[in-house]
Amino acid sequence: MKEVLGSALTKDVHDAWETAYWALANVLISREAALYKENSGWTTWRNFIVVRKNIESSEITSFYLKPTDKEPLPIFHPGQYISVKVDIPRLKYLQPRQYSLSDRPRSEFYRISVKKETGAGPTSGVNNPFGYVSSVLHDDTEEGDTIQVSHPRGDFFLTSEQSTHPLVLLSAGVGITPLMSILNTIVATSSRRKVHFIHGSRTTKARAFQDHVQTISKKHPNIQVTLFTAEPSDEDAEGVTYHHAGRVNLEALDLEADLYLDNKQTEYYVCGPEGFMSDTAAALKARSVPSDRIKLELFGTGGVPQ
Ligand SMILES: NC(=O)C1=CN([C@@H]2O[C@H](COP(=O)(O)OP(=O)(O)OC[C@H]3O[C@@H](n4cnc5c(N)ncnc54)[C@H](OP(=O)(O)O)[C@@H]3O)[C@@H](O)[C@H]2O)C=CC1
Repeated sequence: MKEVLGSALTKDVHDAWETAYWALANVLISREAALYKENSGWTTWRNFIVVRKNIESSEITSFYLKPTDKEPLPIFHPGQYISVKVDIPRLKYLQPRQYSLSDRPRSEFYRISVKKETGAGPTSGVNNPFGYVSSVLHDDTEEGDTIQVSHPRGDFFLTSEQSTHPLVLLSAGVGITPLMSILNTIVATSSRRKVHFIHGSRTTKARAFQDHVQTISKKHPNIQVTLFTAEPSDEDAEGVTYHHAGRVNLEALDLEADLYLDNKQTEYYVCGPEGFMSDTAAALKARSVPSDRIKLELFGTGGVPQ
């Protein structure tokens, strides 16, 4: 300091600087300690093995990940995501990518379900970072491979696991993943709360977890499932493979029987393309649902106009 400030460094300036320095350092030290505690000591990257790769739809594949150290995994909040780093030697600099955990919390493995983006990745000849890691996971990552994983985080999660008020889970495309985690948690905890799982995809073949969610709704009278297919094919049958043709549209749904608007505690969780989230939030607000009961998954979107 003396070298830089010279005679401007009076005792008062020195003391003020020292006080400010330690105030800031203490803030950072306590935040680091809190993070360390929250993350059970797991603050950087941990090696995981891909123990299972499962094709869920024409676009989406699940990866089941187990830690190489075989230690039990911390329980995350359903709806949270992990960051994943895949070793790609031909890329000098690799950004980690975030993927929502798509199954309920378990201590033995995590599951992510990844959409393959077209026009990216090693086979496309395009070094576009968007979708590159997803393509590498689909095309180059096999069972037995090791990838690096961060501690789960994110503030889009089921905040009311013990509550009884209804939930409406609205998703489009691969935005289904965090809501799948929430739905599987509801089922695993034998919760009796009313849940409506509403999902839209471009085609039925592109939809992940179709049989799984339909089986859940058959077994659990408190859980209903409504599927929208934007472009039904000749193989589709209305009422069987989908319920409504077109994009997810709240106009097609009953205000009380489907959206539970008569209950002033109903919570709405929304995940999917940005336009889908902003349109759905606007449609709910137009039906007098206050913002604090509408949860949007905003990571990676840079924010959604509300
Ligand atoms: N945890 C997270 O935050 C996650 C976020 N996502 C987000 O979801 C995004 C897209 O997922 P992806 O599978 O590629 O989606 P798609 O582009 O395949 O779209 C899925 C469906 O949503 C429809 N859709 C698009 N906009 C609207 C709208 N305004 N209202 C109603 N329906 C709409 C599409 O219709 P059409 O074909 O006519 O456009 C299509 O039928 C990702 O880019 C990511 O931002 C996904 C996974 C996890």
